[in-house]
Amino acid sequence: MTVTQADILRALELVKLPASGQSLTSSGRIANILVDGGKVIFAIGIDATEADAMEPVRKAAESAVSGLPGVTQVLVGLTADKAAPSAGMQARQQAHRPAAGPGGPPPKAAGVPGVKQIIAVASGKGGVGKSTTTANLAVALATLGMKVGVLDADIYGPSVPKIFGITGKPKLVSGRTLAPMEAYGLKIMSIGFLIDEETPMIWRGPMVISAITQMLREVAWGELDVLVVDMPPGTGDAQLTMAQQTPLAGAVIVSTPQDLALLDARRGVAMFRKVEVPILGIVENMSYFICPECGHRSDIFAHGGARREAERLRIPFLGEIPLAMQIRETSDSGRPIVASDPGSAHAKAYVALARQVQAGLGGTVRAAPRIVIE
Ligand SMILES: Nc1ncnc2c1ncn2[C@@H]1O[C@H](COP(=O)(O)OP(=O)(O)OP(=O)(O)O)[C@@H](O)[C@H]1O
Repeated sequence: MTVTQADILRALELVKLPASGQSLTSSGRIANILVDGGKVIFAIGIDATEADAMEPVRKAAESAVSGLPGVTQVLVGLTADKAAPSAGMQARQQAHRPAAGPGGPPPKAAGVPGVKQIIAVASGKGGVGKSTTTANLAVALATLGMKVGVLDADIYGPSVPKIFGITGKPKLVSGRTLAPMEAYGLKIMSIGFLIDEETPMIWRGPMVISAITQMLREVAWGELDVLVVDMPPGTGDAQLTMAQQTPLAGAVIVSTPQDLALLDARRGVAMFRKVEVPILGIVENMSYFICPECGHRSDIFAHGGARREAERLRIPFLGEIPLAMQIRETSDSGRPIVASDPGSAHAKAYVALARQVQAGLGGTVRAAPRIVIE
């Protein structure tokens, strides 16, 4: 027996909105119902500010539809797509205010118990080495004596499990709470464990809020000094909402030296400023090439662009990471270089980056100056 859209809407009549008591069906918030055999996927439209309040509604909708005959799997996402214009509007209003530094107003989203600070590693576009930087930065922070977790929130290409060589899935510890996976002394959770590989790309954006909320609140992180979040690349609505909904202490922007990547990095900086998340700084990845044979250094791209960009934007420059075969090989084979070859010059570059980030979190990096978003 195949479930129909009408069956689904009937089931959702029984789910009520907390504020108005109106049924979910009559609220007009249900969008894009997708039925694929026994699999049902749909979204509930919300304003970004309602994410926490609407999470119980999302769960109730999921369980109401799972009870229908013929349904084998239900995936419900909260989508802030409708809320994006208001987030943008708010951003425009804030654009002329001084951006918040580490001493500025606390982020709006609620903190995660046991987790002292959450930082985002972001990039204006894909493929610049954001996940490799996240992984090595996280291991490097741990070598500085911090208790570190990694949350892979890259909905479009979750690669953290691969970089850490993690196989298998996290186990439930109680109720809906998952135990994080562990590698190299870090606690690790990936959106790849929650979102089915078959989930169409178009669906992943709308699932961001519920997935990030789940990964922050329903994972037994324990006590952490810092949780490093590998953000989805780009500066679209999904990224903006995530930056707004995650209680971030700061953001690290990864860029390559090319002009185009720098332009994207600038957008990344502007996005975090819009939501008043302090920028810890920019890292230039694949900055120069080190020949694996002779160790000769070549500046294949006009290197140094990110440093100049950081100066221009008046944010800290966190350092240069070379384009090196060993970084790629270790990252692609599940042994980040800081863990597998800690004495190497490349590992030392990541440790230097980690020191800068740690200093930034400690409040020694000066507050970002007043900037006007173009
Ligand atoms: N400094 C580096 N030197 C050599 N190779 C690197 C370096 N940084 C990243 N890479 C390689 O570049 C590729 C892309 O890196 P990574 O997956 O970290 O990028 P990303 O920005 O997270 O990509 P996406 O946004 O698509 O997830 C990988 O094969 C990785 O091993």
